[in-house]
Amino acid sequence: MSEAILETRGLGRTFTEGGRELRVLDGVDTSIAVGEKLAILGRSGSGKSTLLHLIGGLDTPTEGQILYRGTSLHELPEKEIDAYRRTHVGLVFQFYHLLPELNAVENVLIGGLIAEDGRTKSAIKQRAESLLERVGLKDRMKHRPAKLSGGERQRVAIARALINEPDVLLADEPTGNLDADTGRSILELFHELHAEGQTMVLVTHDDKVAEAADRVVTLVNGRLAADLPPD
Ligand SMILES: Nc1ncnc2c1ncn2[C@@H]1O[C@H](COP(=O)(O)OP(=O)(O)OP(=O)(O)O)[C@@H](O)[C@H]1O
Repeated sequence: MSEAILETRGLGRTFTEGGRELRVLDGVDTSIAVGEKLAILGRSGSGKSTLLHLIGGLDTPTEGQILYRGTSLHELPEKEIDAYRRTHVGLVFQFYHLLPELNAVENVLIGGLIAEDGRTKSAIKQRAESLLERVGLKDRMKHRPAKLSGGERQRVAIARALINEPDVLLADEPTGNLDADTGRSILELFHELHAEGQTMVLVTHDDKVAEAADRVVTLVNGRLAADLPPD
């Protein structure tokens, strides 16, 4: 197995609501290797999104650690956690989360602009356009989300997630809002990106998404119950 890009050690997340504690994750240990396509399965409410948000730096664990290239993420200064969130991981959500007032290319390039990594706006725009071409949207670059189908919106969201060449692409139920055929085409796109070397973590309760992964882990009672070997 090649080097781990991300690891979780004893990762826990407890929510407190109305004076009651809900322990959603309780000692999650896993590691994601460079180039790997990991699927995290689990029933509704098992904590999949919570785990992905933690790995993506959108939330803070109540216990344990997330190691990015061996460094404990939440021991870094907030500024570096921000940089991690903006550039080292790319996030794709079930409901796309595109900005409605921006067209496709603007939605993609905005993530490049906030990275503030020294690239010129025209270089970022060029990359945004080539990513949209890559995901099959060459003729839809100037369309706003309202003028795009669900599958097209998800392609824009995937292009946006890739604008800063993230080490890891994190997707939360990426086909959950799509019909079966469109979902398949999005899975095919993930498959191609993975074949091109993209490391990715897909969270899903859809077995079809999991089937195409290198490795499948299942969240049960706040823990990763099993590491299932690929077929
Ligand atoms: N911010 C929060 N405050 C309180 N409880 C929360 C919060 N976020 C999530 N939860 C609870 O944590 C549990 C796990 O939620 P999570 O969204 O991670 O599950 P999931 O496996 O992704 O579910 P689904 O497949 O339905 O999206 C749920 O019981 C949820 O209500």
